Amino acid sequence: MIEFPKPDVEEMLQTVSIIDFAVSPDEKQFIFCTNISGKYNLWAMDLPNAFPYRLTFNNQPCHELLYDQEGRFVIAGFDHDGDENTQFYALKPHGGAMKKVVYQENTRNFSPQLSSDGERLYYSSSKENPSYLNTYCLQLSTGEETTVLEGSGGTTYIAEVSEDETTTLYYQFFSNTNSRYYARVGEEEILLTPPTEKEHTVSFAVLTSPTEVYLVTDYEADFSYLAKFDLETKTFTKVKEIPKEGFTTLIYDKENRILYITAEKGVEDRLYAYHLDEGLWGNMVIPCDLITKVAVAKSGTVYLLGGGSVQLGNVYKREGDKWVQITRNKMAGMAEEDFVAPEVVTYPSFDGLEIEALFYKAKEEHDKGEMILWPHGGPQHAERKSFNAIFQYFLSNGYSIFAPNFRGSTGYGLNFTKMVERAWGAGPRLDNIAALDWLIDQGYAKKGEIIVMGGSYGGYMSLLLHGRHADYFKAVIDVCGPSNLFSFIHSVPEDWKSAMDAWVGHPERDREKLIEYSPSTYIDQMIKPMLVVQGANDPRVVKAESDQIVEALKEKGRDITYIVMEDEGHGFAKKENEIAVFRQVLEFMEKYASKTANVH
Ligand SMILES: CSCC[C@H](NC(C)=O)C(=O)N[C@@H](C)C(=O)N[C@@H](CO)C(=O)O
Repeated sequence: MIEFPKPDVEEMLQTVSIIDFAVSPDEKQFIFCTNISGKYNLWAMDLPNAFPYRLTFNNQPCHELLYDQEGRFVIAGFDHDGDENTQFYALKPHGGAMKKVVYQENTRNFSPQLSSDGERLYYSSSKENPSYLNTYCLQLSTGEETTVLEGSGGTTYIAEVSEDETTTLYYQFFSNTNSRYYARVGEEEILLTPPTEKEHTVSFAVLTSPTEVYLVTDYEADFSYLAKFDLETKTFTKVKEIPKEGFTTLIYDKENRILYITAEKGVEDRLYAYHLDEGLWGNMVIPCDLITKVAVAKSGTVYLLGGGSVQLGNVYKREGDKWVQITRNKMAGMAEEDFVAPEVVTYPSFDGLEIEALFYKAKEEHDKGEMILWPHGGPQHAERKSFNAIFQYFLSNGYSIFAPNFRGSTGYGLNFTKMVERAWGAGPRLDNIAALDWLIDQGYAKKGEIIVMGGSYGGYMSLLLHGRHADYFKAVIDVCGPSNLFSFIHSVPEDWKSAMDAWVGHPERDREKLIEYSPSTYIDQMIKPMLVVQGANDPRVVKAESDQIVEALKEKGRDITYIVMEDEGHGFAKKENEIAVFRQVLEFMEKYASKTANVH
């Protein structure tokens, strides 16, 4: 038998992602957004399992995707090179030129909803109300438009329009941990949770009859549960909660009156089915660790997009009690065993709070005894069991990775998530330091030999740890991290600004804290080699955040490398950029790779 060489680790970077999908009403076609060509586009397959054909050529990821109920056209949302100014286009399901249906430069458009006859498009937009958004009803054949909802007090998004278009569900977003859902029935506005001053979220709601709404909320609870609101009697009822699990989305099967409920349990997801008429609740075994999307076709057939830490994202169809894989996204030449699955570990933080983390240990044959601390982005987000090609690339090159879900992360209840608010550089920083001390105590890392790397809030945390605890590290990598919380607060998208006080802090009232929590306060102590990566079009953490820290460190004569990606936003949407940058990151790390690193 021929002996083949081991796969080149560079191949790890070539993995393909599927980030969204939709199934036609007759289930004969399936459209999905993938970077199979290196850049994201929409592709389609005629089911079952035919050869994929390409529908778009704009090389942009799709942010919204919905079929007209009769399958005559598709509505898709695209921005340009990461600017997050999403515009809506209509496409014929089998390809051809796209038609702009909602297009105004420098505006942000959200949440498109088609009327059941496919004649009208409802959507929320920043165009006349950049802070709070308005919602419009656009007549697709004539272009005539009416304003149906004027946002005020909090960013206001449409969520659903009833079949007869007399009832609208919409929500007001005040912060990631404070939101409300309303139903507008005729002229009446109905709040779907009992009135209270206490902050809570309502993250999802669906109309299951003209008078019945099911919702996901953590009203008077730590973890989100399923509740029901009766629009006639105005009664709110808790329906189902599961200890230590937070429900996330609801997908309604109208044909069979079943609600599918996705839930997060720490670093994994769960899926449940709730039969509304029988009151039956069932756990559905899923073929993956994490669910990206669940969709139900008109017939009631369930489709799921999901993946795991050693499993690329794929779409599955429910047949009987089995999941049948309908895409074959795989890493040619590699098996699951070639990848590293993380261990889920917990460690006590400075104040005794238990922190969960994903610990990716480089395989013995690769291990160089190097350790990367990876604080995740968000910060109200979490490091979970998703496939991460970059992690696998570093692991194959001998670097272990420790990714803690510090306080402020999602998946551990509302109170835990709130712990980062107005405290960006307080508890979460010390949770990261406790992670390092734990690794050092266990013999996995050596003080002064650790690399810290992160993106977004993870980039911010890398900068802050560098400034305040440089003695732990030998090199620092910051990908689009805010460097100064004052300038960050003023430069985020307009529709985020009303949430900045609750989320980050107030520039005057919290002045002292914001100085303490800003990495730019600690320039003098940032003495280790640093690599900064930034997308030129990033609207969340604008380029000036990276420019200013790079300039200040250059002035001090520090060892700093700066990479700007001209055609990217907040992260990477283009494979060639991602590969080029992470090759450079590896080169940078190899330059500082220590001969003295602790091999356990
Ligand atoms: C507070 S305004 C909206 C914040 C936004 N929330 C939603 C629902 O989109 C949010 O949390 N975004 C983060 C994922 C994010 O982009 N964070 C950036 C900015 O800090 C990051 O650097 O991590």
